[in-house]
Amino acid sequence: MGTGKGRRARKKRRQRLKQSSAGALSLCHENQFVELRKWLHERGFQCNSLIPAQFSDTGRGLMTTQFIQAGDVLIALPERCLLTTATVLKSYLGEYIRRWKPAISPLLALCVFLISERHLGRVSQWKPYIDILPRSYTCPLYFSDEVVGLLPKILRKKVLSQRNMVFELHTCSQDFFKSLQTLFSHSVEDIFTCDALRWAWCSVNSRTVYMEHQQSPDLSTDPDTYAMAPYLDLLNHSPDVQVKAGFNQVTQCYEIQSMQGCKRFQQTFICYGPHDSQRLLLEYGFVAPNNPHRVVYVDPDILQQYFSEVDKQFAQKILFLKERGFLTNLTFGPDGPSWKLMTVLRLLSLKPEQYAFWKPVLLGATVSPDTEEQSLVVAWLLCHHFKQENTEARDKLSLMKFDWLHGSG
Ligand SMILES: C[S@@+](CC[C@H](N)C(=O)[O-])C[C@H]1O[C@@H](n2cnc3c(N)ncnc32)[C@H](O)[C@@H]1O
Repeated sequence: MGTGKGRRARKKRRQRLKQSSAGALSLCHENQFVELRKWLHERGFQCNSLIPAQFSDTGRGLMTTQFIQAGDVLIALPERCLLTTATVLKSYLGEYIRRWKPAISPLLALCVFLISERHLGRVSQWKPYIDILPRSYTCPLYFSDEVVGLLPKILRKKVLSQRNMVFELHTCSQDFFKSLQTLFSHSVEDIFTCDALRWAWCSVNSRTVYMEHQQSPDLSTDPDTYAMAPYLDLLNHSPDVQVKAGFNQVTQCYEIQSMQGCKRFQQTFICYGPHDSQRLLLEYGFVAPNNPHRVVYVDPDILQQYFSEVDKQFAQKILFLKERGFLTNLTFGPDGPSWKLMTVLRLLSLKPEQYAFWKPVLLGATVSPDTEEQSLVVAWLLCHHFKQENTEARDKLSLMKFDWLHGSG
């Protein structure tokens, strides 16, 4: 048996890391990660138990090189490695931000810094980090109109409003961008483009960790809770892992502690929150298989087609439900229709003479076998409708994908 110290043992270990049991390919030796780790090391970060790797199912992430016990700190990133609004205010942008009235938001400050550092390229002090940020994102902000048109109505509305928000932010920030012109030899119009802001916004939105900061008088009163955490932000999401995360005032590090532990040569995950699939797609650009929080949202507008023709009280019932907050978040989950959805369907199934039951139904009363049956039938029809809508959208997407791949799209 070898001692594990010879050349052969080292070669074997490298091979094992390159092609781990999880089917992952180590990215440790890629130049951009060598540079990033060197840069982080200079700032006091040491982490040998997690290395960057490419996974067949989730893409780039972090893999363990040793067994992690439950309760172990997975990663501890010193404050000097974090990119927060304090970093931005201390930088060459600080005096421009302080001078600007009305004060810009913490989010815009981070976005401007990212865009500016990306533009600085080789002379950027944050180059090793900027280099590992994705060049574009799979979030719906990057979807074409055609693809957005295939999304379920509720999600489509959210995507369009997100798009609008980023567009508005870009439009409203034009004068501030112009105020930065003296910092650049290129025109700021060509640097702070809408596309650049979309990239920076997605970088902040999908990669920051939650960290409360003292509100700066130089920024607007929007919550300042973002921290970009290089390397740590390579951790992918899994809905079933439990971690404790936060800034440790004693060690002055942002730490993630594993609650369940992790085997050697496995991908390490964290949980971004109990998000349903729409939220994951909207904010992070992916959906997790077997997500226990997955739901299908029911747009209340659709209910009309299952009731209104026969029910003269339909509009009144809808108003009654709306006023009591029963028309938001109607969902089908892994276990079927939610209690709220069934309550709505029950109420809409009541006959005109059952007016006295409107309030008891909202409190959970079942009225008659007929009402129960009618509401279950509608639930089934709704389910069928969503399945069909989903299949049609997927078929159209497959066709579009085929066209793109074969150059006719
Ligand atoms: C904080 S980053 C994690 C690292 C990222 N994979 C990378 O290559 O830089 C968040 C992004 O990772 C991807 N991601 C995270 N968890 C995932 C998962 N379970 N499956 C697929 N992609 C995931 C999504 O693109 C998400 O926006």
